[in-house]
Amino acid sequence: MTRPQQPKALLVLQDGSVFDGFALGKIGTAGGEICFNTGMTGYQEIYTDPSYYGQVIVNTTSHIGNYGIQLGLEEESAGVKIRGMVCNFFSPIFSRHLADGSLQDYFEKANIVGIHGIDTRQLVRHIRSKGVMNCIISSAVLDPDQLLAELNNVPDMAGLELSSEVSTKAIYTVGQEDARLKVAVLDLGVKKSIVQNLADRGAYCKVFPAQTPFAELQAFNPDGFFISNGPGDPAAMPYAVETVKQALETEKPLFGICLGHQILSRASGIDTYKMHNGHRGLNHPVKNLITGLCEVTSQNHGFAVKADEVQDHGNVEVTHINLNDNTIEGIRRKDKPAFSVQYHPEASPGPHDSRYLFDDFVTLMQ
Ligand SMILES: NC(=O)CC[C@H](N)C(=O)O
Repeated sequence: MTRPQQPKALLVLQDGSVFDGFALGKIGTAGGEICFNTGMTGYQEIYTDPSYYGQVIVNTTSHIGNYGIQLGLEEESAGVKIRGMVCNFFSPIFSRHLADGSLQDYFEKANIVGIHGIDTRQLVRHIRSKGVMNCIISSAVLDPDQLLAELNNVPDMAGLELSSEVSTKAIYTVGQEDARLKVAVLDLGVKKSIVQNLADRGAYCKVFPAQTPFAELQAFNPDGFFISNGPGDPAAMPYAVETVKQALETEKPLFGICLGHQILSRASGIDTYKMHNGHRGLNHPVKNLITGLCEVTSQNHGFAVKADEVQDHGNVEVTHINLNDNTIEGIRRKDKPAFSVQYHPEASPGPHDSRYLFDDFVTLMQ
């Protein structure tokens, strides 16, 4: 297919590799950690997932934008959270009767810079062998040397605390006030669908800003604590580790997803590390070691918990492992009603194999 005349753009990686393509979204420059997501659908949920804050997403699926955007329903938070987007074919036109508009307009309004016309297969093979790195995209500056110099200002993801930037500023509630269960949600960058999954199971959720002192969560007198997903490095979040430690003391059920899983691990004395490349996509096979069953899971993480430290830990049991690379996908405390998973049981986007974990949390609270 011939492309219409369109502005050029450049993608420059930290190792000096240069890819040229065409502009999408806003004309400008944006830098962040380059991550690839292999999901074939659900782009809007991905762009609005606060866990992607500070990252440039490469969508490996062949067409992006073709089904437009939907306001509200397909947004996992209020607005776009990614720093930039890279894809192969970007469709300026969309076809879906429920769509509210085009992805191009959505990105322009959100000031998101992107690039398309990229051989994403070549790009992903490159990042996969070299490891995760920063990048810069520009449709305003087309000089690779200048962009490489500007790339030095993009912070390294390791050591970054980002939850405070995406967490709610004010406490809010979801669900019925007279519901049979109350859950205190620590918002480290929570996705809407996670809170909705809890509310759908009869929980009245009170969502607290990331740095809320534990006493405020406790004053709600919840039946359980939920520690959310979110962006950044769990090693840079001692405040959240402290909150989880105090929550564990209450002996009330606690459930963590993704960043919440990493924080529960750290609160249990298990270290986290930055992976060579993260897991981001909708088809990651995970084995539940308790039931022996396999789940196809939705994932988005660049850090993980140290397997040897979990295995040597007397009070922590591995409940789930990744069948591709044997990394830890879930743990539970033997001495407390607390468990967590590295992947995303709410999916959104993704398969619903793992939603039983929300039921397990509810059962534990009852
Ligand atoms: N989805 C998440 O919660 C991501 C957790 C963490 N920021 C990571 O990249 O590993």
